[in-house]
Amino acid sequence: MTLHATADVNRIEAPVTWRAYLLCAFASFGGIYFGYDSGYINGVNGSKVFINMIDPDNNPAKPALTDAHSSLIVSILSAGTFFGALIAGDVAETIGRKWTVIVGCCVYGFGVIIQMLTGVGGSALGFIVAGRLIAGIGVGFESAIVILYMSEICPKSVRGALVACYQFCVTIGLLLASCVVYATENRPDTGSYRIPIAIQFIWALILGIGLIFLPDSPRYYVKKGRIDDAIAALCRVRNQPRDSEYIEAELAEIIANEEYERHIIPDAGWLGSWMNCFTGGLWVQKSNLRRTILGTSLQMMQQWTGVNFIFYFSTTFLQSTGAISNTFLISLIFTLVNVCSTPISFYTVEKFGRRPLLIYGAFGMLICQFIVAIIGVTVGFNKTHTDAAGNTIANSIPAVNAQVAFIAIYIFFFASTWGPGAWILIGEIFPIPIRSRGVALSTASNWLWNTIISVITPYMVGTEPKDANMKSAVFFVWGGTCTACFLYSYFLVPETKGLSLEQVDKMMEETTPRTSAKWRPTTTFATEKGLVTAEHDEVKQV
Ligand SMILES: OC[C@H]1O[C@](O)(CO)[C@@H](O)[C@@H]1O
Repeated sequence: MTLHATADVNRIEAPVTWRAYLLCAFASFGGIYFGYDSGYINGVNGSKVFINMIDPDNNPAKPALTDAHSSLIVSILSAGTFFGALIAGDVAETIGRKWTVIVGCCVYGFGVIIQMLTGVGGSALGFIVAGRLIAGIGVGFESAIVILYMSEICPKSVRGALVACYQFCVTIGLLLASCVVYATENRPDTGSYRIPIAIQFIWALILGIGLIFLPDSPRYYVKKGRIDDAIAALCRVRNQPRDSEYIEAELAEIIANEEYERHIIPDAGWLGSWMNCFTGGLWVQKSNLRRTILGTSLQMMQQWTGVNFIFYFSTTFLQSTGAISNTFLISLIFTLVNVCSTPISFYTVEKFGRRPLLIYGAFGMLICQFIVAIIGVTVGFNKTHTDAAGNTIANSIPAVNAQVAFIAIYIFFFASTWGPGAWILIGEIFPIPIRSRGVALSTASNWLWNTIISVITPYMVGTEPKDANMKSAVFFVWGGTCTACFLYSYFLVPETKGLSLEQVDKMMEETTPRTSAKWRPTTTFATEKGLVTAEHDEVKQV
C-alpha cells in the first residue's frame, strides 16, 4: 500500500468538521452511566420500601439501613468498576475499543436486570449487591474504554474539549440521579427503587446501539496491522474522502509512531504487556513507569480534591447544623453548579492548556476549602446550640451560608478544571503499546480512591464514639489535599494541548513537565522513519 507521508508537522490532521465533532462527542454519553450510578443509590438507600426490604428490623420512627448494609450497597459498585476497568484494558486490545464498550453495555444491562429482581421471593440484599457488582464491571469497561476510544479518535485541536464532554455527562448523570430519586424516593411501592434502577437501561441502550454504527479507533486497527480498516475508520471520524492527503498523512504518522514504539516496547504476551506498564526509570519522564504513575496519581489526586465528600455526604453534613431547612435544595444547587461549570473547560482546556487548568484549579479549590474550614471552626458549622424543641441550630446562620457559598465556588473550580482535566490527560500520556492498559489502570485508580474516600469520610465526620467528629475541620484535610494537587500539577503534569498523541509521545521524551508547554514539534515520525524522502512530501511504500 502506498501513502502520502508528510514532513509538515501542521499537516498531519484534517480540519475539523461538524460531523467529525458529533461523531467523536457521541461516545462521551458513556459518562452518564458513571454519574447516574454513583448518584441514584443514595436516594434508593433512603427509600422506606427499600429499607424495609433489606433491613426489616429497622426502627420505623427513623427508618435507615444498617451502616454495614448501606456501605456494602454503595461501595460494591466501585469494587466492580475497579476490576471492570482493569479487565477492559485487556479486552480492548483483543476485540477493539468500540466492541469493548458495547460488551460493557451488555454486562451493565445484565447487572441492572439482577438489581430489578431486588425483593422478588423475599430476597433483597443478595440481588442488589450482586446486581451492582455486575453493573459496576460494566461501568468499569465503559469508563476506561470510552476515554481511550475518544482520545484516539478525536481531532487533536479539540480532543481536550471533546473528552471534557465525558465529564460533563458524568455531571449530568449525577443531576439526573438526584432528580429521579427526589421524585420516587417517597413512593409507597417498589417503584421507589425499581424506577431509578430501571432508568439505567436507557443509558446502556443508547450507548450500546449508537456505538454499533460508529467506527473503531484507527489507532487500534494500526496496532493490529489492519491498515485498510484504519483508513476507513479515519475517513469516517475525520469526514474525509478515501484519497484525502490528510488521511494519508495522519495514517502514515500513526503507523510510523506505532513502529517506533513497538521497537522500544516489543509485544510481550499478556503478562509482559502488563509488566511493560512498569518498565523504565522512575526519574525519566518518558519511561512507562513514570507515565503509569502519572496516570494513576492524576486520578488519585482528582479524588483527593474531596469532591465526593460534597456529593456523597453534603446532605447529612448540612443537616447536622440545623441551619438549612431544605438540604435537598442545597445539594441540588451544588449538583447544578457542577453541571454548569464543566462546559467552561471545553474552551479553557484548548485555549490555556491542561497544565494551567490544573494548577489554577487546585489553587482556587485550596483557597475555598481553607476558607470553609476557618469560618466553620470559628463561627460557622461548628458553633451550634440546642433550641427548646431539642433541635441543633447553628449560632450564626450567615456564617453557615458563607460556608455553603464557598463550597459552591469550590465545586465551580473543580468542575471547570480537575473534573475533566484528569480524564483528558490519561487519554493522552500513554504510548500506543501500553495505552489501553495505562488508561485502564488510571481509571481503576479513580474508582479505588473514590471507594477509599467514601468509606473513610463517614468516620471522619461521624458523631459516634468511635468517630473523629471533625465537623468543619474536615475541610482542613481537603484544603491540605488540594494543596498537594496544586504542587503536584506544578511539578509533575506536562502540557499536551494541541499535540497529536504521537507528538505527545515525543514531547514527553524531550521535555520536563515545567518546560513541556514550550515544546513544539519540529519533525514528523514519518520523516524520522524515512517515509518522507524528498524536500517535498512524497508517495512512499508503507
Ligand atoms: O463531578 C463529580 C464527579 O466526578 C468524578 O470525580 C469523576 O470524574 C466523580 O468521582 C464525581 O462524583
